[in-house]
Amino acid sequence: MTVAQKEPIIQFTQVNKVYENGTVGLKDIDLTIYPGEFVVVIGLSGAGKSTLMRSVNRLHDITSGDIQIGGRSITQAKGKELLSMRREIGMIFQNFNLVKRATVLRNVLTGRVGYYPTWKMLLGMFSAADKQKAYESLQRVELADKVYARADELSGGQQQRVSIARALTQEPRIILADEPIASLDPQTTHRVMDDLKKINEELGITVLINLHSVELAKEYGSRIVGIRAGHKVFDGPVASADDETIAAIYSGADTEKVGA
Ligand SMILES: Nc1ncnc2c1ncn2[C@@H]1O[C@H](COP(=O)(O)OP(=O)(O)OP(=O)(O)O)[C@@H](O)[C@H]1O
Repeated sequence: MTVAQKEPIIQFTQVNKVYENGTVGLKDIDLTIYPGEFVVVIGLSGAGKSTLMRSVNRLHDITSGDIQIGGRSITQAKGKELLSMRREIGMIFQNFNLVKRATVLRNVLTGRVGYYPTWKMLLGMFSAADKQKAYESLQRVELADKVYARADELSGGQQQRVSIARALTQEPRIILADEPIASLDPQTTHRVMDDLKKINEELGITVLINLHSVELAKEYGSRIVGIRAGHKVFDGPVASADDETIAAIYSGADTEKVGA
């Protein structure tokens, strides 16, 4: 490691995940991601991409090993420490996860939820400063004119960009995007990917994204991580992921079962 190397922002050390039914989600994963990277995770369906993604913010608990965020173990974190670590991690889902009948503003403001006590949330009490943050996030994805529209009045691509604005309003250091474009048409896909790239480059937010399209992985990523049957089988700069490498990542991914 060179002296100038930054501290890792995400670090997996020997991470294993076995689901309750014995399915192996992740096997001995070591992975180090530095601030500002745009890392694309690829692999066959069922390879473990979502499991990897969801382990970072503990939507799933891992079975063994350790995951550190900015040098602190999120695996060990509890209570307030876990909440504060989760605030640093925004998440974008395939199905947008918006409250469809609520306004765009309201949806984007929920990015601030982690900063308030529950009772204020129940009363919908957001500060003027937070409303301003929400508006600025919408400006960044060029949807400020939709601030009072109902979420379900927007197209799929626009809804996904609202969910990006929601993640931005959280002021995260990391954005996890779990197949964010799987429900979108090709044109809208590029718009959403462009927004993710923009916030990565302009705000320095680290992006960890899982994609089915190798073409998009190469177009947008700075680095590719290949997962096969829960194992990390490739990790390198986009330029080094040649056709042979990609074919190997996508070769037969039978999921392992513990005790099977
Ligand atoms: N809650 C669960 N209980 C049991 N097994 C699960 C659970 N969630 C995922 N799995 C299994 O773990 C393995 C990895 O799944 P995961 O969703 O991480 O794969 P993926 O690469 O994201 O797939 P896809 O591209 O289809 O979303 C699969 O065999 C899957 O069936």
